[in-house]
Amino acid sequence: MTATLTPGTRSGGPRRWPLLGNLPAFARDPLAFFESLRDGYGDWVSWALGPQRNILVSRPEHAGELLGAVESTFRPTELGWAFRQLLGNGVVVATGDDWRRKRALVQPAVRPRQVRSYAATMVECADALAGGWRAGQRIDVHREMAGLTQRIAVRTLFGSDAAGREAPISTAMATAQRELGAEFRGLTLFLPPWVRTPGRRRMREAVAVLDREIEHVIREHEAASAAGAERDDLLSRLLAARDETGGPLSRKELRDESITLYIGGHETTSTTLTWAWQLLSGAPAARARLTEELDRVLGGRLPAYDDYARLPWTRQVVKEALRIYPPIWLISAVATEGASLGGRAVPAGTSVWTSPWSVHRDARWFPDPEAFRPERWDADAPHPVPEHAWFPFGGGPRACLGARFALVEAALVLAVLAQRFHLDSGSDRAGVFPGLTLQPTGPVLATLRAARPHDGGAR
Ligand code: HEM
Repeated sequence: MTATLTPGTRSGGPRRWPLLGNLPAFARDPLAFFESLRDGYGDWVSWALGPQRNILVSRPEHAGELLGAVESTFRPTELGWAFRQLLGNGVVVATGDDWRRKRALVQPAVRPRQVRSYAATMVECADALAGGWRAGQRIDVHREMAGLTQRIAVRTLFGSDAAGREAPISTAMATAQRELGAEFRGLTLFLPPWVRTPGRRRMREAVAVLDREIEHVIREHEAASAAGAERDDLLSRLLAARDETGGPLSRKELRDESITLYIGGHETTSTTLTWAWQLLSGAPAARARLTEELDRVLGGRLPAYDDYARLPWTRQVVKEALRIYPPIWLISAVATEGASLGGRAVPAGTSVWTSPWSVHRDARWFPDPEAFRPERWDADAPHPVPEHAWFPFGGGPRACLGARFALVEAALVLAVLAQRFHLDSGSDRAGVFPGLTLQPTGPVLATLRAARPHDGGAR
């Protein structure tokens, strides 16, 4: 392209292409683009995506203020065709009063007290996975973690007796999630709903399977509930939920929220685990401290929910993995009339973006930011982390509903597997691909080594 670049706005920013703005650099490598904006132009940068005016904020307090103002002076960024097709009008897609009602109905199902009852399923699934592993075996860590979190998602959502429906549900969810990611990063995001593409056809087919399967599971749950059976899966809690007028979620709403919880929780948690294993593989001292903690606290038994509080180092490993590889690497919201941020007015219609990736990798808040150091999170660490500098779960009124669920799942899965195996990636390191979540660019290969060399991974 030979078109002349025009300077950024008066508040400073990168030069823009006519019509495209900064789309080429953003599309090529959004992670590097955000870091270059922060390093080259400061904490408040104007840039453009085609005709759309954007601001990137990189200070933790601005990120916190932005997230806190969503649903008041900012509104959530509109999600495209694929999101609405798959998630319907579930809590991630809904806005305003509709969102408030749904959030209030879904929240009780993922409270810490409820997460306690899902912990046994998490541990059981991880234990079954470890039972099939052998020392010396070569595995694709990402694939293993995706399979494991899929099983956990289906069983915690629909109950252990839904295991028979796991295959069609998981396959359709995986297809839908892939197409969602492709639409999110591709030009299809800007296509009107009536345009048909092969990806959209695959999405429609996957959604049809999900609608059929979930309808069946909901009917089974309704029948069990009518017969007075007590169940403690997520869907049963959603079925029992009542809004302030005493009304339940409709069948369509139950379908939307079930898919939302699955999509919101599965890939985010599986990639967190994948990255945690890769980081641990390159950090023998952190790994040794993990093995020591697990041996001391668990003494070879399986963990339970209450152990989550007793395993601070395991929790810090998860927290540090989420810092270096935040699965949701980008959050944005659109200014409504009268919006301001950091004391500056933001014109209505402007999209304000913040990136957990670039804030988490900023040396001002995290010295030597690319180093994996779970000890940063020690209570007496020398560099306290500023508020909002770590925000993998977003913040404010639309903060992640499943944060507790995800943190407990990641820690318990690590605790079960790391007691028995060390996942040795050698010198291989997967690169990052910023899709819908922060994915590895390819397989993450590792050789299984017994955590205690004399027992071959047995428990
Ligand atoms: C490590 C795992 C996870 C990460 C990093 C993560 C991250 C996030 C983030 C950043 C948001 C806010 C997005 C925004 O403001 O635009 C969010 C929202 C949400 N997450 Fe998670 N999430 C994780 C796991 C889960 C799990 C396990 C569930 C369900 C069990 C879940 C359910 C949701 C829901 C329902 C919302 C929408 C909340 C609303 O809009 O009111 N997430 N998540």
